[in-house]
Amino acid sequence: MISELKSEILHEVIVRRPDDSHKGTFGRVLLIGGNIQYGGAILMAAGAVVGAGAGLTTVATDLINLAPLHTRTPEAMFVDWRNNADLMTAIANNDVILLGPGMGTDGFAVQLVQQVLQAVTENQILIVDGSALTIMAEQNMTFPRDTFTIVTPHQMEWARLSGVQLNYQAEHQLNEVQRQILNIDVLVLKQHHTIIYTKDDQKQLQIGGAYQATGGMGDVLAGTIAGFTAQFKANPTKAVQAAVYAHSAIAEEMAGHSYVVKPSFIADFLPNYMARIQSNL
Ligand SMILES: NC(=O)C1=CN([C@@H]2O[C@H](COP(=O)(O)OP(=O)(O)OC[C@H]3O[C@@H](n4cnc5c(N)ncnc54)[C@H](OP(=O)(O)O)[C@@H]3O)[C@@H](O)[C@H]2O)[C@@H](O)CC1
Ligand SMILES: Nc1ncnc2c1ncn2[C@@H]1O[C@H](COP(=O)(O)OP(=O)(O)O)[C@@H](O)[C@H]1O
Ligand SMILES: [Mg+2]
Repeated sequence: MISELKSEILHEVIVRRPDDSHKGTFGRVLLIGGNIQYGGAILMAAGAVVGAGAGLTTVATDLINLAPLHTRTPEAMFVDWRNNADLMTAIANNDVILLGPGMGTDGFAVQLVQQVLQAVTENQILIVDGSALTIMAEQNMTFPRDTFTIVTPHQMEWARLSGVQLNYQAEHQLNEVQRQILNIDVLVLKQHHTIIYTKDDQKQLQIGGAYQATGGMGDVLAGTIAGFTAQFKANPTKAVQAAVYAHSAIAEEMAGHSYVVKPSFIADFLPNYMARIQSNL
Protein backbone atom coordinates (compact mmCIF):
# COMPACT_ATOMS: atom_id res chain seq x y z
CA MET A 1 0.00 0.00 0.00
CA ILE A 2 1.17 3.44 -0.87
CA SER A 3 0.98 6.09 1.88
CA GLU A 4 1.49 9.84 1.99
CA LEU A 5 4.92 11.25 2.83
CA LYS A 6 4.06 13.71 5.60
CA SER A 7 5.88 16.77 6.99
CA GLU A 8 6.49 14.90 10.30
CA ILE A 9 9.47 13.23 8.61
CA LEU A 10 11.30 16.59 8.72
CA HIS A 11 11.06 16.81 12.51
CA GLU A 12 12.08 13.19 12.90
CA VAL A 13 15.23 13.65 10.85
CA ILE A 14 16.36 17.30 11.17
CA VAL A 15 17.45 17.42 14.80
CA ARG A 16 19.55 19.85 16.82
CA ARG A 17 23.29 19.41 16.25
CA PRO A 18 25.22 18.15 19.27
CA ASP A 19 27.46 20.87 20.77
CA ASP A 20 30.27 18.37 21.08
CA SER A 21 30.76 17.96 17.31
CA HIS A 22 33.05 18.92 14.43
CA LYS A 23 32.82 18.79 10.62
CA GLY A 24 33.72 15.08 10.57
CA THR A 25 30.62 14.41 12.66
CA PHE A 26 28.39 15.45 9.79
CA GLY A 27 29.82 13.21 7.09
CA ARG A 28 32.01 13.36 4.02
CA VAL A 29 30.39 13.47 0.58
CA LEU A 30 32.10 12.88 -2.77
CA LEU A 31 30.25 13.97 -5.91
CA ILE A 32 31.34 12.54 -9.27
CA GLY A 33 29.99 14.14 -12.44
CA GLY A 34 30.01 17.28 -14.57
CA ASN A 35 31.58 17.00 -18.01
CA ILE A 36 32.23 20.03 -20.24
CA GLN A 37 28.61 20.12 -21.45
CA TYR A 38 26.87 19.58 -18.10
CA GLY A 39 29.16 21.27 -15.55
CA GLY A 40 26.17 23.15 -14.13
CA ALA A 41 24.61 19.90 -12.89
CA ILE A 42 27.49 19.01 -10.58
CA LEU A 43 27.81 22.63 -9.41
CA MET A 44 24.13 22.72 -8.43
CA ALA A 45 24.40 19.35 -6.70
CA ALA A 46 27.52 20.48 -4.81
CA GLY A 47 25.74 23.65 -3.64
CA ALA A 48 22.93 21.46 -2.30
CA VAL A 49 25.30 19.08 -0.47
CA VAL A 50 26.91 22.01 1.34
CA GLY A 51 23.54 23.73 1.96
CA ALA A 52 22.07 20.50 3.33
CA GLY A 53 24.83 20.42 5.92
CA ALA A 54 27.38 17.75 4.96
CA GLY A 55 30.55 18.24 7.01
CA LEU A 56 33.00 17.95 4.11
CA THR A 57 32.24 18.06 0.39
CA THR A 58 34.52 17.02 -2.46
CA VAL A 59 33.74 17.22 -6.18
CA ALA A 60 35.45 14.93 -8.71
CA THR A 61 34.81 16.54 -12.08
CA ASP A 62 36.35 17.80 -15.29
CA LEU A 63 39.18 20.30 -14.73
CA ILE A 64 37.15 22.92 -16.62
CA ASN A 65 34.73 23.08 -13.69
CA LEU A 66 37.36 23.95 -11.07
CA ALA A 67 37.13 27.75 -11.24
CA PRO A 68 33.30 27.92 -11.42
CA LEU A 69 33.06 25.42 -8.54
CA HIS A 70 35.32 27.45 -6.30
CA THR A 71 33.63 30.69 -7.33
CA ARG A 72 30.13 29.41 -6.49
CA THR A 73 30.89 26.98 -3.67
CA PRO A 74 34.34 27.57 -2.15
CA GLU A 75 33.38 25.24 0.73
CA ALA A 76 33.83 22.29 -1.68
CA MET A 77 37.15 20.59 -2.43
CA PHE A 78 38.14 19.51 -5.94
CA VAL A 79 39.54 16.35 -7.54
CA ASP A 80 40.43 16.13 -11.23
CA TRP A 81 38.41 13.09 -12.33
CA ARG A 82 41.10 12.14 -14.87
CA ASN A 83 43.68 11.75 -12.09
CA ASN A 84 42.85 8.15 -11.24
CA ALA A 85 45.02 7.88 -8.12
CA ASP A 86 43.38 10.99 -6.58
CA LEU A 87 39.94 9.76 -7.58
CA MET A 88 40.42 6.33 -5.99
CA THR A 89 41.72 7.95 -2.78
CA ALA A 90 38.69 10.24 -2.70
CA ILE A 91 36.31 7.30 -3.18
CA ALA A 92 37.95 5.45 -0.28
CA ASN A 93 37.86 8.51 2.03
CA ASN A 94 34.21 9.49 1.74
CA ASP A 95 31.06 8.21 3.48
CA VAL A 96 28.59 9.06 0.73
CA ILE A 97 29.25 8.93 -3.03
CA LEU A 98 26.89 10.75 -5.39
CA LEU A 99 27.52 9.45 -8.91
CA GLY A 100 26.18 10.82 -12.16
CA PRO A 101 24.81 14.38 -12.31
CA GLY A 102 25.99 15.90 -15.59
CA MET A 103 28.45 13.09 -16.18
CA GLY A 104 27.58 12.44 -19.81
CA THR A 105 27.65 9.00 -21.38
CA ASP A 106 30.91 8.86 -23.36
CA GLY A 107 33.55 6.10 -23.01
CA PHE A 108 35.35 7.87 -20.18
CA ALA A 109 32.11 8.22 -18.20
CA VAL A 110 31.32 4.51 -18.73
CA GLN A 111 34.73 3.53 -17.39
CA LEU A 112 34.29 5.87 -14.41
CA VAL A 113 30.93 4.34 -13.48
CA GLN A 114 32.44 0.84 -13.70
CA GLN A 115 35.31 1.86 -11.41
CA VAL A 116 33.06 3.46 -8.81
CA LEU A 117 30.68 0.48 -8.70
CA GLN A 118 33.66 -1.81 -8.07
CA ALA A 119 35.32 0.43 -5.48
CA VAL A 120 32.45 1.25 -3.10
CA THR A 121 32.29 -0.74 0.15
CA GLU A 122 29.66 -1.87 2.64
CA ASN A 123 30.39 1.09 4.94
CA GLN A 124 29.43 3.63 2.32
CA ILE A 125 26.22 4.98 0.82
CA LEU A 126 25.98 5.19 -2.97
CA ILE A 127 23.54 7.54 -4.71
CA VAL A 128 23.17 7.02 -8.45
CA ASP A 129 21.55 9.77 -10.56
CA GLY A 130 21.39 11.25 -14.06
CA SER A 131 23.85 10.05 -16.70
CA ALA A 132 25.17 7.24 -14.47
CA LEU A 133 21.71 5.65 -14.60
CA THR A 134 21.60 5.88 -18.37
CA ILE A 135 25.06 4.31 -18.58
CA MET A 136 24.13 1.48 -16.20
CA ALA A 137 21.05 0.74 -18.30
CA GLU A 138 22.90 0.84 -21.62
CA GLN A 139 25.79 -1.29 -20.34
CA ASN A 140 23.65 -3.70 -18.32
CA MET A 141 25.63 -2.95 -15.17
CA THR A 142 24.42 -4.14 -11.76
CA PHE A 143 24.19 -2.24 -8.47
CA PRO A 144 26.70 -3.26 -5.78
CA ARG A 145 25.35 -5.92 -3.41
CA ASP A 146 26.84 -4.76 -0.12
CA THR A 147 26.59 -0.98 -0.40
CA PHE A 148 23.43 0.86 0.67
CA THR A 149 22.22 2.13 -2.71
CA ILE A 150 19.84 5.01 -3.42
CA VAL A 151 18.69 5.52 -6.99
CA THR A 152 17.00 8.74 -8.17
CA PRO A 153 15.69 8.33 -11.75
CA HIS A 154 13.19 10.49 -13.58
CA GLN A 155 10.64 8.42 -15.46
CA MET A 156 12.68 8.02 -18.65
CA GLU A 157 15.80 7.03 -16.71
CA TRP A 158 13.67 4.46 -14.83
CA ALA A 159 12.28 3.15 -18.12
CA ARG A 160 15.83 2.64 -19.43
CA LEU A 161 16.95 0.95 -16.22
CA SER A 162 13.95 -1.24 -15.43
CA GLY A 163 12.46 -1.83 -18.86
CA VAL A 164 9.11 -0.61 -17.45
CA GLN A 165 7.79 1.87 -19.98
CA LEU A 166 6.29 5.19 -18.85
CA ASN A 167 2.64 4.15 -19.29
CA TYR A 168 3.08 1.21 -16.90
CA GLN A 169 5.07 2.96 -14.18
CA ALA A 170 1.94 3.85 -12.18
CA GLU A 171 1.58 0.16 -11.27
CA HIS A 172 3.27 0.45 -7.91
CA GLN A 173 3.66 -3.26 -7.39
CA LEU A 174 5.59 -3.56 -10.63
CA ASN A 175 8.04 -0.85 -9.60
CA GLU A 176 8.52 -2.61 -6.28
CA VAL A 177 9.38 -5.89 -8.01
CA GLN A 178 11.83 -4.14 -10.32
CA ARG A 179 13.45 -2.36 -7.36
CA GLN A 180 14.10 -5.72 -5.72
CA ILE A 181 15.44 -7.36 -8.86
CA LEU A 182 17.83 -4.46 -9.40
CA ASN A 183 18.93 -4.63 -5.74
CA ILE A 184 18.16 -1.01 -4.94
CA ASP A 185 17.67 -0.08 -1.25
CA VAL A 186 15.79 3.16 -1.87
CA LEU A 187 14.20 4.04 -5.21
CA VAL A 188 13.18 7.69 -5.60
CA LEU A 189 11.00 7.63 -8.72
CA LYS A 190 10.83 11.32 -9.61
CA GLN A 191 7.71 12.81 -11.16
CA HIS A 192 4.88 15.13 -10.21
CA HIS A 193 4.27 13.63 -6.73
CA THR A 194 7.42 11.54 -6.50
CA ILE A 195 7.21 8.03 -5.01
CA ILE A 196 9.86 6.58 -2.69
CA TYR A 197 10.08 2.76 -2.68
CA THR A 198 11.92 0.96 0.12
CA LYS A 199 12.01 -2.62 1.35
CA ASP A 200 9.18 -1.95 3.77
CA ASP A 201 6.96 0.67 2.21
CA GLN A 202 6.03 3.05 -0.58
CA LYS A 203 5.55 6.72 0.21
CA GLN A 204 4.25 9.40 -2.11
CA LEU A 205 5.04 13.10 -1.92
CA GLN A 206 1.88 15.19 -2.13
CA ILE A 207 3.49 18.62 -2.35
CA GLY A 208 5.45 20.39 -5.10
CA GLY A 209 4.39 21.41 -8.58
CA ALA A 210 5.17 22.48 -12.12
CA TYR A 211 7.26 25.45 -10.93
CA GLN A 212 9.88 22.72 -10.34
CA ALA A 213 9.94 21.59 -13.97
CA THR A 214 13.29 23.15 -14.87
CA GLY A 215 16.76 21.72 -15.61
CA GLY A 216 18.84 21.16 -12.49
CA MET A 217 15.91 20.46 -10.14
CA GLY A 218 16.89 16.77 -9.90
CA ASP A 219 20.57 17.61 -9.48
CA VAL A 220 19.73 19.72 -6.43
CA LEU A 221 17.53 16.92 -5.09
CA ALA A 222 20.40 14.42 -5.46
CA GLY A 223 22.73 16.81 -3.59
CA THR A 224 20.15 17.31 -0.83
CA ILE A 225 19.80 13.54 -0.43
CA ALA A 226 23.59 13.20 -0.26
CA GLY A 227 23.88 15.94 2.38
CA PHE A 228 21.06 14.48 4.50
CA THR A 229 22.28 10.87 4.36
CA ALA A 230 25.84 11.96 5.27
CA GLN A 231 24.66 14.03 8.21
CA PHE A 232 21.63 12.17 9.59
CA LYS A 233 23.20 8.72 9.70
CA ALA A 234 20.83 7.01 12.11
CA ASN A 235 18.39 6.05 9.37
CA PRO A 236 19.41 6.60 5.72
CA THR A 237 15.93 5.78 4.40
CA LYS A 238 14.31 8.44 6.57
CA ALA A 239 17.07 10.88 5.59
CA VAL A 240 16.12 10.34 1.92
CA GLN A 241 12.43 10.85 2.69
CA ALA A 242 13.17 14.08 4.58
CA ALA A 243 15.37 15.34 1.74
CA VAL A 244 12.65 14.67 -0.85
CA TYR A 245 10.08 16.43 1.31
CA ALA A 246 12.28 19.46 2.15
CA HIS A 247 13.29 19.96 -1.51
CA SER A 248 9.67 20.30 -2.66
CA ALA A 249 8.50 22.16 0.46
CA ILE A 250 11.10 24.86 -0.19
CA ALA A 251 10.07 24.99 -3.86
CA GLU A 252 6.42 25.31 -2.86
CA GLU A 253 7.25 28.16 -0.48
CA MET A 254 9.23 29.98 -3.20
CA ALA A 255 6.46 29.40 -5.74
CA GLY A 256 4.38 31.92 -3.79
CA HIS A 257 6.54 34.63 -5.35
CA SER A 258 8.37 32.78 -8.18
CA TYR A 259 6.68 31.55 -11.38
CA VAL A 260 9.55 29.11 -11.81
CA VAL A 261 11.84 28.12 -8.94
CA LYS A 262 15.57 28.16 -9.68
CA PRO A 263 17.14 24.93 -8.37
CA SER A 264 20.21 26.73 -7.03
CA PHE A 265 17.90 28.95 -4.92
CA ILE A 266 16.63 25.81 -3.20
CA ALA A 267 20.22 24.77 -2.44
CA ASP A 268 20.98 28.20 -0.99
CA PHE A 269 17.77 28.27 1.09
CA LEU A 270 18.28 24.86 2.74
CA PRO A 271 20.13 26.13 5.86
CA ASN A 272 17.36 28.67 6.59
CA TYR A 273 14.61 26.09 6.06
CA MET A 274 16.35 23.49 8.25
CA ALA A 275 16.84 26.02 11.07
CA ARG A 276 13.13 26.78 11.03
CA ILE A 277 12.26 23.07 11.16
CA GLN A 278 14.61 22.57 14.09
CA SER A 279 13.00 25.51 15.93
CA ASN A 280 9.48 24.37 15.00
CA LEU A 281 8.77 27.70 13.25
N1 LIG B 1 22.75 22.62 -16.25
C1 LIG B 1 23.15 21.35 -16.46
O1 LIG B 1 24.34 21.08 -16.58
C2 LIG B 1 22.13 20.29 -16.53
C3 LIG B 1 22.55 18.98 -16.74
N2 LIG B 1 21.71 17.93 -16.69
C4 LIG B 1 22.30 16.59 -16.82
O2 LIG B 1 22.10 16.19 -18.13
C5 LIG B 1 22.23 14.78 -18.21
C6 LIG B 1 21.10 14.25 -19.04
O3 LIG B 1 19.88 14.27 -18.27
P1 LIG B 1 18.49 14.69 -18.89
O4 LIG B 1 17.49 14.34 -17.88
O5 LIG B 1 18.52 16.14 -19.32
O6 LIG B 1 18.37 13.83 -20.22
P2 LIG B 1 17.79 12.34 -20.47
O7 LIG B 1 18.31 11.37 -19.48
O8 LIG B 1 18.03 12.00 -21.89
O9 LIG B 1 16.22 12.51 -20.22
C7 LIG B 1 15.47 13.36 -21.02
C8 LIG B 1 14.57 12.51 -21.92
O10 LIG B 1 13.65 11.80 -21.10
C9 LIG B 1 12.31 12.15 -21.42
N3 LIG B 1 11.44 12.15 -20.22
C10 LIG B 1 10.33 11.43 -20.06
N4 LIG B 1 9.81 11.60 -18.86
C11 LIG B 1 10.60 12.46 -18.22
C12 LIG B 1 10.56 13.02 -16.94
N5 LIG B 1 9.61 12.74 -16.03
N6 LIG B 1 11.54 13.88 -16.58
C13 LIG B 1 12.53 14.17 -17.45
N7 LIG B 1 12.61 13.64 -18.70
C14 LIG B 1 11.65 12.80 -19.09
C15 LIG B 1 12.43 13.49 -22.06
O11 LIG B 1 11.30 13.69 -22.84
P3 LIG B 1 10.92 15.07 -23.57
O12 LIG B 1 11.60 16.17 -22.77
O13 LIG B 1 11.51 14.95 -24.91
O14 LIG B 1 9.46 15.13 -23.53
C16 LIG B 1 13.73 13.34 -22.84
O15 LIG B 1 13.51 12.62 -24.04
C17 LIG B 1 22.19 14.25 -16.78
O16 LIG B 1 23.49 13.90 -16.37
C18 LIG B 1 21.72 15.46 -15.99
O17 LIG B 1 22.23 15.43 -14.68
C19 LIG B 1 20.29 18.12 -16.43
O18 LIG B 1 20.18 17.94 -15.05
C20 LIG B 1 19.82 19.51 -16.87
C21 LIG B 1 20.69 20.61 -16.32
N1 LIG C 1 5.40 19.08 -12.60
C1 LIG C 1 6.15 18.78 -11.56
N2 LIG C 1 5.61 18.69 -10.31
C2 LIG C 1 6.38 18.40 -9.25
N3 LIG C 1 7.71 18.14 -9.33
C3 LIG C 1 8.30 18.19 -10.53
C4 LIG C 1 7.57 18.50 -11.70
N4 LIG C 1 8.43 18.48 -12.75
C5 LIG C 1 9.63 18.15 -12.26
N5 LIG C 1 9.57 17.98 -10.93
C6 LIG C 1 10.66 17.56 -10.03
O1 LIG C 1 11.88 18.12 -10.50
C7 LIG C 1 12.93 17.14 -10.45
C8 LIG C 1 13.40 16.84 -11.88
O2 LIG C 1 14.46 15.92 -11.86
P1 LIG C 1 15.32 15.64 -13.16
O3 LIG C 1 14.44 15.35 -14.30
O4 LIG C 1 16.35 14.64 -12.80
O5 LIG C 1 15.99 17.07 -13.39
P2 LIG C 1 17.48 17.48 -13.81
O6 LIG C 1 18.20 16.25 -14.28
O7 LIG C 1 17.28 18.50 -14.91
O8 LIG C 1 18.13 18.09 -12.62
C9 LIG C 1 12.32 15.92 -9.75
O9 LIG C 1 12.53 16.01 -8.35
C10 LIG C 1 10.83 16.05 -10.08
O10 LIG C 1 10.00 15.41 -9.13
MG1 LIG D 1 18.30 14.41 -13.50
